[in-house]
Amino acid sequence: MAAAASSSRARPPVPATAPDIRNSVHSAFSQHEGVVMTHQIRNLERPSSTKGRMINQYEFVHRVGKGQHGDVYLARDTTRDNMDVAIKCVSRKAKSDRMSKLRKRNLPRSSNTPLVDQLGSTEHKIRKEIAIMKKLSHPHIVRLLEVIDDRQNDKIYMVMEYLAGGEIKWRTRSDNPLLRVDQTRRICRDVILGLEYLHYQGIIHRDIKPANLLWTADRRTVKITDFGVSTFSYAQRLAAAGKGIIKEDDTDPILMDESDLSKTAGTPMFLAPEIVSDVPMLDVASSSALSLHTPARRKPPITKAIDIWAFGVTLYGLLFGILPFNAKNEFEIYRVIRSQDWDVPDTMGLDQLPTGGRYQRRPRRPGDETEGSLVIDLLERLLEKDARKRITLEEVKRHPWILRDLDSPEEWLKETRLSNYLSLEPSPDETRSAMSLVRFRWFPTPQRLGRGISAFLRNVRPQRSFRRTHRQDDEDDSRDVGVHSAPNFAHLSRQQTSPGHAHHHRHHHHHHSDRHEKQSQPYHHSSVREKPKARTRAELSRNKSAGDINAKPLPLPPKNVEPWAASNTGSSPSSSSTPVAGPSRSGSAKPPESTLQVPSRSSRVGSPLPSPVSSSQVSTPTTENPSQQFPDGERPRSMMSNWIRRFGSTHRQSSYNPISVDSSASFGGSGLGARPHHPPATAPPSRDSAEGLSSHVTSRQSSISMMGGKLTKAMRAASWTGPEFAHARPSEDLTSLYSGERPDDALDDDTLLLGAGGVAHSPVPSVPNSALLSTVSSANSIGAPAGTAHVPTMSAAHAILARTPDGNAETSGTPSQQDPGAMSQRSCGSSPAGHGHGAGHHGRLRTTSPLAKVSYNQSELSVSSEASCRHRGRVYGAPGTSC
Ligand SMILES: Nc1ncnc2c1ncn2[C@@H]1O[C@H](COP(=O)(O)OP(=O)(O)OP(=O)(O)O)[C@@H](O)[C@H]1O
Repeated sequence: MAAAASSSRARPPVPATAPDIRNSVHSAFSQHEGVVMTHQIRNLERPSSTKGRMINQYEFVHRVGKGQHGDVYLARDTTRDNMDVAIKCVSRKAKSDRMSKLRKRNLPRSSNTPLVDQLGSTEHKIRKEIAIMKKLSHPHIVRLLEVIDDRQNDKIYMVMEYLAGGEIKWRTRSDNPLLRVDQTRRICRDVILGLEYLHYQGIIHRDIKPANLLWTADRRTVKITDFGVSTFSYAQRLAAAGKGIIKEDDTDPILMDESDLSKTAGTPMFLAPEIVSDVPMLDVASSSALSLHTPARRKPPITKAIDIWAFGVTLYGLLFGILPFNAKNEFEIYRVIRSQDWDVPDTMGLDQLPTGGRYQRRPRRPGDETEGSLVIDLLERLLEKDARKRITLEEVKRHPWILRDLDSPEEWLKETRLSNYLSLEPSPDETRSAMSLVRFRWFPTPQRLGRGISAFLRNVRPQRSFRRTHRQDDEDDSRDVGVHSAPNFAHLSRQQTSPGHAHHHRHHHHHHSDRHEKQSQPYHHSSVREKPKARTRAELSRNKSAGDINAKPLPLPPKNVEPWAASNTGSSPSSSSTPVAGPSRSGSAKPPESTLQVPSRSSRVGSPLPSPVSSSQVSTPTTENPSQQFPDGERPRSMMSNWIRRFGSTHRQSSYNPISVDSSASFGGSGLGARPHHPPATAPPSRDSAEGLSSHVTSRQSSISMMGGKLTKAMRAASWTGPEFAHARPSEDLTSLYSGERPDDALDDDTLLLGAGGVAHSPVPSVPNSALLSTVSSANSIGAPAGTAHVPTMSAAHAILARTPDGNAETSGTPSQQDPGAMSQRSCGSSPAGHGHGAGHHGRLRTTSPLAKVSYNQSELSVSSEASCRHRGRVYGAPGTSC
């Protein structure tokens, strides 16, 4: 172990010089091109195998993964030197939509009907994902390049940059870490930069976890992917960016649809305590399986801090190969997350550096910090149960562990300033210029006749409207009729942000993070709590047993424990991490053993529990007029309602036809509402809001919208920045765990590990040392270098490994082989055989509601597993599924 530690220390520091952003991925695909919106498929051919299938200019190669709503394929863009792209094919209508369609069929629509109801949940989700991804252009975010959305096709195709390195593999099948500590740190730096950008854009990712972090082919760069459950908040965008920087696409109706705010989504193991605060607690300690304790307190606001928590869980996972909170069922995990503390193994990383234990002695002087003391300090601040006290990204970025091996941290901080990326963003004009200008098309085939007429009625007017507003495009327009239109590069002029502008960004960014100033303290003022004695291996083993709730049921947390509310004790931020549940030992600085969660390596055990979701837990929005709840007469409106009110009914109608043309195109370049908009031919009937209220009383996901929009800008901004919690409104109780999408689904064990993934089924190479040289992005990281990504039986990573002198050494020996003692530690509470395997197989299944089971049957599962294995092992075959 000592040898491993010293070899790590001997590693040279990483130069701070970040690659020139302008020469990286974003110039490879011209960052300011914007996302191409294509509304026509020219040549959808369906040969029997995937290979050779073409959609427009894209030639499919093979499937790389299977998501909840569709498959992801590697394809080549034949118009760009066969550049690799990933194409996600999503059906507009999933099976799960049928029930909700039946439920909603007879409901009249109104301006209050959430878009999710109008579109169907699957289509709504995909459109939201697209709307969010369209806003994003950053070296550490997977880029959306084109959306092919032909109304006459039942699938929508999202063309993205291809990340040939695949998901981050972070644990072996025996739950040991796969990455060295310094490799983990580099991944973290990338994720922090990506998250920082997301939050600035007003987007909460909501599903940060290793499975959603993809490597580029050269494994130099990690990018955040999967925005399927992400949330955009206009108010939060305002708070982060400032009024002057709000862009037109920030008001895209699908982004502004507030029905999403009432959902809680993500992966159970990674959910923050504030998300699961209102999940009824299952009283397992008293063996009364149906005894539920519903927390009385109001649910705290869901803010960007949930991403920071999830990042903490991810960091823990990468370091230790296990997750910090474990339980045998979904309810239990929420209780554990809310109320129990965590502990750490003796060693971390593939290189088995000593952690020093969770409660080690605080370093006396700056410079005395060890790798272990630093990372535990960071983990404590990330896994702070009180969201208001949780470390901010700004602080994470400056944390000494994050900066540890950089030779010039200040330079790195300077080069990775948010403003550097913002200056490269496409302007709204540029984005519009890149849109497809297909106005009208005619398919004379009998099968398509009806659909063609319908598509015409839907599409022609808005697109004409769009055309009229773009003088520059008019010339091309005539040529583009009926064909896919590529971006018009000629008039894509980069909109450089002026220095003053950039300063403005920074100014707002810093000052809206009002928590930052308070919490921003030198490292040595905080955190690694001084404990009288380091925890011994024997104690840790005992705690492991204690942490394994299968072996020993843990006591229920005290009834009124609300970790996020336990903050006003005058203690330091770090002290809030003190275990909050279980018996306390007065006079002992050591935390109560029974409260420590030494993560079990086995959690996929136990049997499914019946879902306790009952009607009593489903919020029933009041049917009274929402305005009556605001005696001052100024009824707070939802962003959607405000927008509707402001821009009039013609624009409201446009939101009913978001498919027909890109929304930003619908609203033109001269400001919202600046020109008339043609209503779609199929404008839905309207109804008044009271009617809407009464007809949606059982749908929590609809409830906030139905409540007449009680989320004011100020309130939502408050939920973003934290301290103004006093403004929290009663309807926050509606921030629900229950999406209501699959109410009939029962729970099962797999739900617990959904998305944890990251299991290596075959030897996975470590990141090459050379990759450590890069912390921001790499040149040409869109797609894989020819010859590496498409080797059918050998991944690009393996190819790199073959060239990496120490690669085999790193991966051939597992920690267990190197240190049997450590292995015995790790295997304590270890899963039965197949646990890791199973988790890996199910890793890509994800629930959009923690209490909703992922709906799958055995055959789907095997397809998923197969795809997943192929993706992981880079052994690709003809999947035989249709795209
Ligand atoms: N741009 C990409 N490059 C390479 N692989 C990708 C890319 N996007 C997704 N994948 C892989 O495809 C698989 C499915 O991805 P996808 O995002 O559809 O799954 P998901 O997280 O279940 O999403 P959703 O639930 O929204 O459908 C994953 O294994 C992922 O690693």
